[in-house]
Amino acid sequence: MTIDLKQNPATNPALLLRFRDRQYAPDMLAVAVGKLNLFSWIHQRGDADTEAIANHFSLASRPLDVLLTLCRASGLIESAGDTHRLTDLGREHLVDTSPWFLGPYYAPIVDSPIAQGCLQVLRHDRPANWQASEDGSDWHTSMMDEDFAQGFTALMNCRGIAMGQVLADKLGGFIADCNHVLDVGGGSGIYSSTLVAKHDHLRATVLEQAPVDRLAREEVLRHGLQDRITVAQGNMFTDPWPGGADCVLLSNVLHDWDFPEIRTLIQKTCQVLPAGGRVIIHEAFLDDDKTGPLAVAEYSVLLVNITQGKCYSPAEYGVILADHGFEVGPYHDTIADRGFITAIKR
Ligand SMILES: C[S@@+](CC[C@H](N)C(=O)[O-])C[C@H]1O[C@@H](n2cnc3c(N)ncnc32)[C@H](O)[C@@H]1O
Repeated sequence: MTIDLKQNPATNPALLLRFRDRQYAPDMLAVAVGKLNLFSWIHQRGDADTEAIANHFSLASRPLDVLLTLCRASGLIESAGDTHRLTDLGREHLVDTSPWFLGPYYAPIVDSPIAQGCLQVLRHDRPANWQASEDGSDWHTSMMDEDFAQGFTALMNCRGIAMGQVLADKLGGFIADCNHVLDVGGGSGIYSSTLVAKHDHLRATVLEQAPVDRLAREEVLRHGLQDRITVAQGNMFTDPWPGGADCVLLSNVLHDWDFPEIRTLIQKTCQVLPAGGRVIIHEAFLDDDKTGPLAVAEYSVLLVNITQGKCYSPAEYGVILADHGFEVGPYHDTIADRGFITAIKR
């Protein structure tokens, strides 16, 4: 089937993506209530800072941040800096001495496989089985397996068509003077495809690891864009990036990683770009104060379980970009709880 990449859908698929993206969030909350009794503990103290929670419950900082963000976005806690206290909702319904305590309501899922994975990741920062491929490999390793990579690339490709079309529309002015986009960790290359389909002056290179690079080549061919998009095989962390680009696209890539890897990728972005070169970070962003959006806080629970990352805010990326000499632009929404930030190399 040929797809007209210039033709956007008339409807917004946000709800359909949310059903899937929130899959891990209820079980994470069940763990907080039924395994940790976190809310009763905070209530007894009046408030608690992040470090105290981490120490008392032996929780790792990346998943704890995701859990606290979920609680804040759900209206269960309020945070002043690093200090957290319960809201009325949290106090009335999640404290075990309250007449309206709803702990037993979550009991049926507190030992579900997903809840067990959440507890593992909270305690050890890595679940025992990342619920990726059946051999128990993590998602990152699974992506090097032919069958798993094919299925997951198809998943990302189908959501990327509408998202990529809206991204291409909204980026118009920002990429008007760019000639060549380097799409790092580009998956099927769908974002390169939607960008070049809507912007006649653009070319793109997709940088991907095996076997996804082959899938990307097939997909680019399917869209008939092989004269304008090339696919380079390489490891984005350890190999030099293809030169010649004046714009780097990091779409749904940084949120797979923790801060050290994000810094590495931003540093490599800086190295490959000329002065005036542009970078686009496209994914699901939290608000800068991490009070929402709820859909993104829920999605972050999925990411913390299956990848080495989580959802970040524009401010968190902004600090890293500024450290590497980029002038950082504002955040823009696209579609289905996703959006992008841009930056220009000084
Ligand atoms: C979540 S997907 C995003 C794909 C696409 N950019 C999108 O927005 O749908 C992350 C991609 O990063 C790729 N990736 C992960 N580690 C990589 C590495 N070390 N070198 C190159 N690509 C890598 C994966 O193969 C995967 O396709």
